[in-house]
Amino acid sequence: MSAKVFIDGEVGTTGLQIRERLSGRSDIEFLRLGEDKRKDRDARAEMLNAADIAILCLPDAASIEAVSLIDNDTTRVIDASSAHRVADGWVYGFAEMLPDQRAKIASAKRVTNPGCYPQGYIAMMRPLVDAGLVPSNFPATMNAISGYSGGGKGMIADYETADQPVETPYWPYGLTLAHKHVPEMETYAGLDHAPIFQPAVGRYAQGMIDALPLNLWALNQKLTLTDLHQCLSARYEGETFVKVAPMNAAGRLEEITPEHLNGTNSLHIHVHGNDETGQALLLAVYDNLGKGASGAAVQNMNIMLGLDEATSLPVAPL
Ligand SMILES: NC(=O)C1=CN([C@@H]2O[C@H](COP(=O)(O)OP(=O)(O)OC[C@H]3O[C@@H](n4cnc5c(N)ncnc54)[C@H](OP(=O)(O)O)[C@@H]3O)[C@@H](O)[C@H]2O)C=CC1
Ligand SMILES: CC(=O)N[C@@H](CCC(=O)OP(=O)(O)O)C(=O)O
Repeated sequence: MSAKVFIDGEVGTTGLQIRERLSGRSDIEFLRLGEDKRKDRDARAEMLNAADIAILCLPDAASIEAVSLIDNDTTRVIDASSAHRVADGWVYGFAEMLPDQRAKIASAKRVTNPGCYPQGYIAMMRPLVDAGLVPSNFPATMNAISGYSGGGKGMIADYETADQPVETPYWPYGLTLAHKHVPEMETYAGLDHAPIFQPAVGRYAQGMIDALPLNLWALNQKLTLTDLHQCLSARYEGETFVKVAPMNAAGRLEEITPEHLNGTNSLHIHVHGNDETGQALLLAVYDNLGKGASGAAVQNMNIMLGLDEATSLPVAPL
């Protein structure tokens, strides 16, 4: 029997990409609203309650409203917005985060898809904290760059179709250090304090890099880049989508570009730095619309339906 799936916000950036990934799937029956009804509260309520899985690709307020419209015990939700990332009763939809995370997603009624930037940060930091290599009181920082599709339809228009399209090639933002992703970064990395997080948007459509510097000299134990690499490699051994590149600084630099994994659901971690100065730089490369949004939502949906999690999701070679 096919699963009934309703994408609320289907014609937005994330919704469209989910549709694209799921097109041709015979195990899914899409519940859909026409253009005239897609923002109609009653019509949405009907679809939300008829669905086995509702995927919310909406602004936060509309996501909160959508959840409130569900009055049955059977509809399961995947929320792509940031409305429920650290909310009680919601499972964080980052399957690779912990060994038991998939099982939690598989049985969850409410799954919150991770934010695009936090996935790379958590993927790099959480294993180091869990292994005791980085202490939980570490003062972490992260810089990142995203393509402008990260800002949805509005930002895409700013760069592509506005009367005066944005021409700035690199635009740092989040300068009050209170980006909406900070709470989930703090919560799921296993650290006691919020990281300093400074994102930037680049004048290209899609793809991202998270850059996490670590002053190893400031730690109580002497760590090398190899220690970090071994810890991360062991953590993600056997994973399909999250992989750690071999340590080979000179040979793999062409892979550290934000667009390198576009169109895939892969997230690749690179370990760089300088053992002599005791400084490491961890980098995560992925597609903000892939593992950062729509791909992660499809992966979560597959897990919730008891299917192979990689169904419909391209994997990049490493
Ligand atoms: N883009 C990205 O890289 C990522 C986005 N997200 C999150 O996913 C969510 C969707 O983002 P994104 O796809 O980029 O945003 P878009 O702005 O591209 O799409 C949002 C869609 O929701 C529709 N919408 C707004 N209000 C309502 C409503 N009340 N009822 C029904 N539909 C409504 C919009 O309609 P209309 O077309 O009329 O504007 C639009 O089609 C956001 O919460 C975002 O933060 C998460 C991770 C990454
Ligand atoms: C370039 C850009 O503007 N990116 C968005 C993040 C997109 C995203 O991840 O949205 P969620 O918060 O729903 O996860 C931003 O910084 O707000």
